[in-house]
Amino acid sequence: MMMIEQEDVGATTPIHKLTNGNSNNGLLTNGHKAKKDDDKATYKYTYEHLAETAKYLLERVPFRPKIGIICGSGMGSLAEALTDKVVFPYNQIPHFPESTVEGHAGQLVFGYLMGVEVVCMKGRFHHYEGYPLWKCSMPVRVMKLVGISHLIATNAAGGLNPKYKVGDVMLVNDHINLMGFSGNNPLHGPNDERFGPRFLPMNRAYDKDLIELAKKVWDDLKLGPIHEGVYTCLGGPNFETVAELKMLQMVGVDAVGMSTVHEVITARHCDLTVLAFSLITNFCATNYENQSEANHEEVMDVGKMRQDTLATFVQNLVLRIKKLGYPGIK
Ligand SMILES: O=P(O)(O)O[C@H]1O[C@H](CO)[C@@H](O)[C@H]1O
Ligand code: HPA
Repeated sequence: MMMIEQEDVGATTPIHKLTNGNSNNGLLTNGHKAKKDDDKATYKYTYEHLAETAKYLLERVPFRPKIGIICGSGMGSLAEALTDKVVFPYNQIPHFPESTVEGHAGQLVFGYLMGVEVVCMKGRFHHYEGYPLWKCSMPVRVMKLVGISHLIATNAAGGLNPKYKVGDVMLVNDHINLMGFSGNNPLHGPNDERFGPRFLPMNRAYDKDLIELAKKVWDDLKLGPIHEGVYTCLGGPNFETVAELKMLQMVGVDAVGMSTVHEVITARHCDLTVLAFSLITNFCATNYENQSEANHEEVMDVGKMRQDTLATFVQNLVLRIKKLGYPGIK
C-alpha cells in the first residue's frame, strides 16, 4: 500500500514523500533516523497514530464523551466541576504534545458535567510555543475520534470593540484567519479524507443554533450583557503594537488572541459542531496616549475573577445542548 509520509522541516515547508507504507519505524525516507521527540515530524500524526491515541484513552475511560471543551488561558477551572473524572497528563498520552504556557495545566480530563459526558482540555497548544498549527490542533482530531460531536472552544482575548469591557464575554460568530493569509494553516499538507475533505467551507463555522442557545442560557442565568463578534488569532507571543491593533479594528476584528482559529478549522474539517467564546481579559490600546500594557498576569487574573460565572455558563450550556439532542450543523 502506498502512503504519504510528510517530513515538516518548518511550520509551512513540508516535504511530501511516497513510501512503501511502513511509516511507523522512525525512519524518514532520506535515511535519517527521526529523533523520538522530533516536534516537526508529522509521521506521528497520521490517522492511525491519532486512532492509537484515542484507543489508549478509551481503554481507560468507561464512557464516550459527547462534548469537548478547550479551556482558555486562566480558565482551567471550567474542568473542576466534572465528576467521575479520569485525568490524563498530556505527557502520558501517546503522541500528545506538552503544554508550556502558564495557566495551561496540560491535562486531558474526562468526566460528567451536569450529567453530560465531556472531555476537557486543561491547556491548549499555541503556535508561539514552537508547534506547527497542525500539531496545535491535533487534540481536536483526538477528541473527535473518542466520540465528541460538539466542541466548545474558549479563549482569553484582548477587546478591540470599544463597547467591550474587561470581564465581558463575546460569542465568536466569525473569525479572520490572518495566519492563513500567508499559507499557515492546520490543514496544510496531505489530506486524509477519513478526517475530512481537502477543501472545506468556513462560512458557517460557528454554529448559529448554538450561538442562539448560548445567548439564551446566558440571559436565563441573568449574567448581564453578552456580545457576539469576530475573533482573530495572531502568532504571538508578543502582544500587538498600536498600529497592528488599529489595522485589526479597521478590518472588523472585535477580539484578538493567539489561539482557537486553527482548532475551529480542524474541528469543522472533521465535522464537529462548534461554539467558541472569548473572555475579554484586557483592553487593546489603539492610541499612543494610552500607557497601559497588556500582560499575561492580567489575562490570568481576569480568568480567575470570572471563573465562577464561566463555569455556571458552561455547565448550563452543556446541559441544554444535551436536552436539545445535540443540535447544530453536522
Ligand atoms: O487563547 P488562550 O489560550 O486563551 O490564551 C491567550 O492568552 C495568552 C496571552 O496572555 C495567549 O496564549 C492568548 O492566546
Ligand atoms: N492580544 C493577543 N492575545 C491575547 C490578548 C491580547 O490583547 N489578551 C489575551 N490574549
